[in-house]
Amino acid sequence: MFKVLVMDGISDMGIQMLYEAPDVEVEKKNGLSEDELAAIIGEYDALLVRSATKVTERIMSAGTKLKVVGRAGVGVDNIDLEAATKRGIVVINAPDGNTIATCELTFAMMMAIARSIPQAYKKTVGGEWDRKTFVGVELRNKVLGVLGMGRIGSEVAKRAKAFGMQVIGYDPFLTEERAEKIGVKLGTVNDICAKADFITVHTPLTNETRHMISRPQFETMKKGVRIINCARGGIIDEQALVEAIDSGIVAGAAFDVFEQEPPAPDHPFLNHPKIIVTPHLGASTVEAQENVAIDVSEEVLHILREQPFKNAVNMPTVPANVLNALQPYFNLGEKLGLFLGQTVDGPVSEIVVNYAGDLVDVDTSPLTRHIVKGILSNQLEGVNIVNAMHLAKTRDVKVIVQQSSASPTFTNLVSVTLKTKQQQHLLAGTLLAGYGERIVQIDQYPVDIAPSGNLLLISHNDRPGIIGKVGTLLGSNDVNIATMQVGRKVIGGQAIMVLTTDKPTPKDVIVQLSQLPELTDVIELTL
Ligand SMILES: NC(=O)C1=CN([C@@H]2O[C@H](COP(=O)(O)OP(=O)(O)OC[C@H]3O[C@@H](n4cnc5c(N)ncnc54)[C@H](O)[C@@H]3O)[C@@H](O)[C@H]2O)C=CC1
Ligand SMILES: O=C(O)CCC(=O)C(=O)O
Repeated sequence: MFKVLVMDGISDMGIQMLYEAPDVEVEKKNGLSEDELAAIIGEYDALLVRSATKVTERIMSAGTKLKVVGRAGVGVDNIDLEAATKRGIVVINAPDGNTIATCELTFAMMMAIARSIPQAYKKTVGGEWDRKTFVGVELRNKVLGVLGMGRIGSEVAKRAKAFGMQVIGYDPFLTEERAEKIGVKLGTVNDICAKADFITVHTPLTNETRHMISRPQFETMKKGVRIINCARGGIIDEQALVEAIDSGIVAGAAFDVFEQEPPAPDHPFLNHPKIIVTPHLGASTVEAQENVAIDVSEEVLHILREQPFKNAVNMPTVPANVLNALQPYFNLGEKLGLFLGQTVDGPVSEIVVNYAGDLVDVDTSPLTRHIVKGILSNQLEGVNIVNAMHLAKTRDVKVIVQQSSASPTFTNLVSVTLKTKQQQHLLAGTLLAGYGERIVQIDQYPVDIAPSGNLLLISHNDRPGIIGKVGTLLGSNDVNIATMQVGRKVIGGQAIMVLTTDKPTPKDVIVQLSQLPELTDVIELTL
């Protein structure tokens, strides 16, 4: 039974599928301190949060059973991704569910500052009938600058067009073609500052975007510009904004997010007549909360049940067509890794993976993760496909991926060479139609082995009678041989024997085998 902890008031409707899952037990809690969460997180397999709960390094390390942290929303800045990756914890988000809600709040904010609605409301309910102070501006024919043209920025741009605005978009990933399709002009931050009547930001908060709008940008802005931030506090320099309003450059600002949330009671925005604020409500609609909770619950179930998943934030996204093409190879890749990892003693220094045949047409990096996971699992605990590449890097294991256009014998071929300071082994495997996964080469020897169960890998000199001696020794110790493969390059030269046995070979029998004079090496493998 998997235990899932749901925090931050995530929609009950949205997590219905978790309540209904027979293999899941759900607990809901709100407002736990870091100490309180750290004290209980060790019991749970999955943690679901919005933005209030900070999933810190401490929480991750206390979460000894934690397999997944689900963020019911877009931004994952409240989750320590590096700490998660190190521990092999998958972090997922729900990137699509709150796009419209946040876009609509942005528009509501834009219209509210264009017409000073909150300020006018406050006076009116206070008993004043002030029709002179609140003369607003129209949106029509105004220029809107959008910084960050992803999901939300693009939706804002679409709506702005419907209001008769001209839109200039800035985003390093926005191409001319896409800009044209959405009907926006491509511009730089400088263009936007110089031309825009309204500026809205829709980027994540990163080192690059922190204070991307600050004093130098305000100084070049058109007088009377209005600023909206429904993305993340810190993208716009709060102090510089207040100065720009007070000096008459900026006519008004609307903020849903703050550098520190909640803001301190004396925060300069809170009593400023030209700044309106909301308490991070971008995603707070019934629909968005249901959408993000559904999306994240679905993914959490996939991860707990070890089924394919998307939207992992600490792993590269794999498009569905690539995942479908690679899925059948994942087990083979892991088995090749497991096999090879058991053939060496010292620390692994290099892994060279070569993909041939059908596999050259796809991005094979997810398959490489499975191979590396298999190799490292022999030496390290807790390796999974999330942390495999990270663990390889932190242990100075070089992973080299190559492609050969064709395999002379097989339609697809995965060859892996594993190197330590002293040893080097090669293993190749394929997926054969009708036969499934096969190991087809060990070092220089062609073989045909199903990669599963208990195996004995024996190196020996090719002499008459050796197979009989090995068979007799195993038989007399009640180890039944299921299959046997012998590989050699030349008669009488070095050869290998691969046996599959119905049960593991006892240690003392391995010792007796190693003492047979014709055998040069005996390795027991479990796949
Ligand atoms: N107020 C709220 O409740 C909500 C806030 N958000 C915030 O809105 C942000 C945007 O959300 P989405 O549009 O869904 O994300 P997205 O990932 O679709 O779009 C973000 C865009 O920002 C662009 N970008 C990144 N660095 C940039 C830079 N230096 N300059 C210009 N553009 C840059 C990216 O290329 C991308 O196109 C999120 O990162 C999140 O922080 C999201 C949902 C709700
Ligand atoms: O969960 C929330 O309300 C915050 C939404 C948000 O900021 C996000 O999805 O990035």
